[in-house]
Amino acid sequence: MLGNDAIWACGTMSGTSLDGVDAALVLTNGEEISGFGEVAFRAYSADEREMLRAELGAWEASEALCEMLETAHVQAIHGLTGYELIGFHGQTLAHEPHGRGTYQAGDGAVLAEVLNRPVVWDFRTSDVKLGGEGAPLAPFFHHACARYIGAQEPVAFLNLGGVGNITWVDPRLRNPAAPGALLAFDTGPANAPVNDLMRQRRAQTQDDGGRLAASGRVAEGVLEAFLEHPYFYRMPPKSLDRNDFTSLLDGVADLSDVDAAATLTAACAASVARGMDHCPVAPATVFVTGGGRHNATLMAMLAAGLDCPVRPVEDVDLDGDMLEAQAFAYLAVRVARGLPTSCPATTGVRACVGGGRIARPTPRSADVHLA
Ligand SMILES: Nc1ncnc2c1ncn2[C@@H]1O[C@H](COP(=O)(O)OP(=O)(O)OP(=O)(O)O)[C@@H](O)[C@H]1O
Ligand SMILES: CC(=O)N[C@H]1[C@@H]2OC[C@@H](O2)[C@@H](O)[C@@H]1O[C@H](C)C(=O)O
Repeated sequence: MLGNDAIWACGTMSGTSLDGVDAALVLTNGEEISGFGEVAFRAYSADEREMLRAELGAWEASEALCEMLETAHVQAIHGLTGYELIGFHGQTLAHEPHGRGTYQAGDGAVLAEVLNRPVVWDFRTSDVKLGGEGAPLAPFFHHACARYIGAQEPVAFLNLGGVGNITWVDPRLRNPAAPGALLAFDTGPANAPVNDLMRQRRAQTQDDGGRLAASGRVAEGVLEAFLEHPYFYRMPPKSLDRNDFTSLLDGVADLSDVDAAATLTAACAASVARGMDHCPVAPATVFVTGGGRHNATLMAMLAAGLDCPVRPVEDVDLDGDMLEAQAFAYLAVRVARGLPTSCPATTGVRACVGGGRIARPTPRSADVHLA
């Protein structure tokens, strides 16, 4: 087990939007963040993205997909130097915490061998086994971020990837597992429906800048029907699978491209606004991270729909493209130190749990010291 000193750890994330692998270094002892380091991004090719898409929902990835994922991760991490430990999230293919469980494809033991470093992986399974949602897991890291930026009152971190998730943090409580320090949950679909629309109708991967949505009209009836989904009546903690809201796309089938884009974008903003009702007190600021913060139409809808300031995390010198990868670097150090990575307020797990398995590389002959 590690001591109390901060070490450099490398975290990786391959998220629900299927755009590529993020990798980032964090200097931490698993409690405080001491600094952020190098970052890297390795995009998936169109063929690789199709391979991933074809196996969404699978409970066991094909060998070809695992190999592709592991290779892409090695390539993402390859240029980074000076780290001692890796946090490997893998690619979520299926997530049914109250059914069959949760599955992230990719084998940490392979990365450990190839990169010759210990790898913490399979972060979500033990949380689910103890009755938790297995997601979101970034909240303990968000708590450390709130303290790192010197927040003195409750704030929230809103991650807008394929799916949206929010963490409400009270940084005055030093222990993230203390009752009242955190509340976290997935807010609803974020960019995934707009991406799917753009792919189907325009052969594009995203609504760049939110420009298409900006010129459309929101179909209020579709929005109201969307907000009737039982997910919004569930109390947090709660989590989603990427494809839990596929009926949303059916709802906009008869709309023009611009109106459909506007309506799907508004659905993301409205689901966040619904989620804010669960916060114990209104946060002083909602800091937005993830690709959705690049969508000006979505950011404007959030600013109009929430009762508190909405700012990108760059305003407090954090990197909104890398926060999730950094989270898994931070969580890896927590696992290596035997600290919990989730608690009842973040995933609904019955007790604090340290998720994650550790794969160690086989000692190389040069590392073996003969007596
Ligand atoms: N310039 C942009 N304009 C509009 N949308 C953008 C822009 N850049 C990124 N996005 C959106 O953000 C998405 C990527 O976000 P991000 O990388 O945070 O997702 P992810 O980490 O894969 O997902 P998750 O957090 O759900 O696992 C893109 O697929 C796109 O929808
Ligand atoms: C099961 C799974 O992989 N969930 C992801 C997904 O992407 C966003 C949202 O849904 C969040 O719950 C989670 O990722 C982030 C990194 C988390 O665990 O905090």
